[in-house]
Amino acid sequence: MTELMVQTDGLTKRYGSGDHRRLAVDSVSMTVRRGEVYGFLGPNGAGKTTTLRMMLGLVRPTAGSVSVLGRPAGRPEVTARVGALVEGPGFYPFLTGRDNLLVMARYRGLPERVVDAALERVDLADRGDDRFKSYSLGMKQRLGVASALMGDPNLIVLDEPTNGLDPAGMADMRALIVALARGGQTVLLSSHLLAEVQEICDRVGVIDNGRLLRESTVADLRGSASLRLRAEPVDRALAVAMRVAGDDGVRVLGDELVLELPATAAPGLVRDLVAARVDVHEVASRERTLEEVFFEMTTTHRNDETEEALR
Ligand SMILES: Nc1ncnc2c1ncn2[C@@H]1O[C@H](COP(=O)(O)OP(=O)(O)OP(=O)(O)O)[C@@H](O)[C@H]1O
Repeated sequence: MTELMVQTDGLTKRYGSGDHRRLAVDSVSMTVRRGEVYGFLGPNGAGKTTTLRMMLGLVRPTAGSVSVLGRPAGRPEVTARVGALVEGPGFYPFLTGRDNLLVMARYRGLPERVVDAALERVDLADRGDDRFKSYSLGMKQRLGVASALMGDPNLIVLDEPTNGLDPAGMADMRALIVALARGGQTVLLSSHLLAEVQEICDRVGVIDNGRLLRESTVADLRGSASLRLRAEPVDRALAVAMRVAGDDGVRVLGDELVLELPATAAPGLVRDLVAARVDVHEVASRERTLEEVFFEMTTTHRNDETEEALR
């Protein structure tokens, strides 16, 4: 089986027409590898759901391509091996959890025995005969995941699986996702919860305004410690920082400059700043959380005007 479970190339989706055209996904090229938990991370409206729907063959791309399990997305032979929970499945409120899954299993041509295995997997076996409408939000969400797990798919796609869950429900869902990956399944999940992604994902893709800003391992994304600098005048400090760290190695974050440099680079940097008659107020080395990285990325993205003003 292919090592690349998902591969998109220049994937683009434009909704609407005329003045109402909206570029929801803009030339996204990303890959999900076999056996990993891939976190698709982005704020509301970033384009996550649209991208996932294109991967599932539910939305037709405007441009670019997407292959899943080595085949074009949406082919029946692919769909049969992909389990998905995207924007909550429609369950019948008056049917039991088990009967809801039975309806889905029959529709998908799966044997009835997959239902109990899936209920077992999400820890709902003892509540399977209760009506869906009596379930708590966490149980409803778990039933949704159970529906995605039926038939042991190779790839499981979960759109914001912890949305609306309380902390205990979130922890249960995270444990379940990790267990799935340990069992050899590949999980692609979207989330805007950075701490969650940091905890359970092997690799992440960060999307904002329809564009994939970065794709890497969580460790690489957080990077080795960066240097944070507060110095004046800012324009001169920025010029020195860019000379030392490279044009792409410096970002403006509020009144700080963030340099992609290890702590060992601090003395040299300070010497250069002083030589350029820059007053150094603070230099600090720190490992960043994914949340900070994400915030920096998205604000840097939007802060082009700030950077422009500093040039
Ligand atoms: N069917 C549609 N018709 C028109 N615009 C759409 C449609 N679906 C999504 N959009 C727009 O495309 C953009 C991306 O939406 P999308 O739902 O993919 O983002 P998201 O990252 O999943 O956000 P959220 O976390 O809020 O679900 C948004 O601006 C949204 O309003």
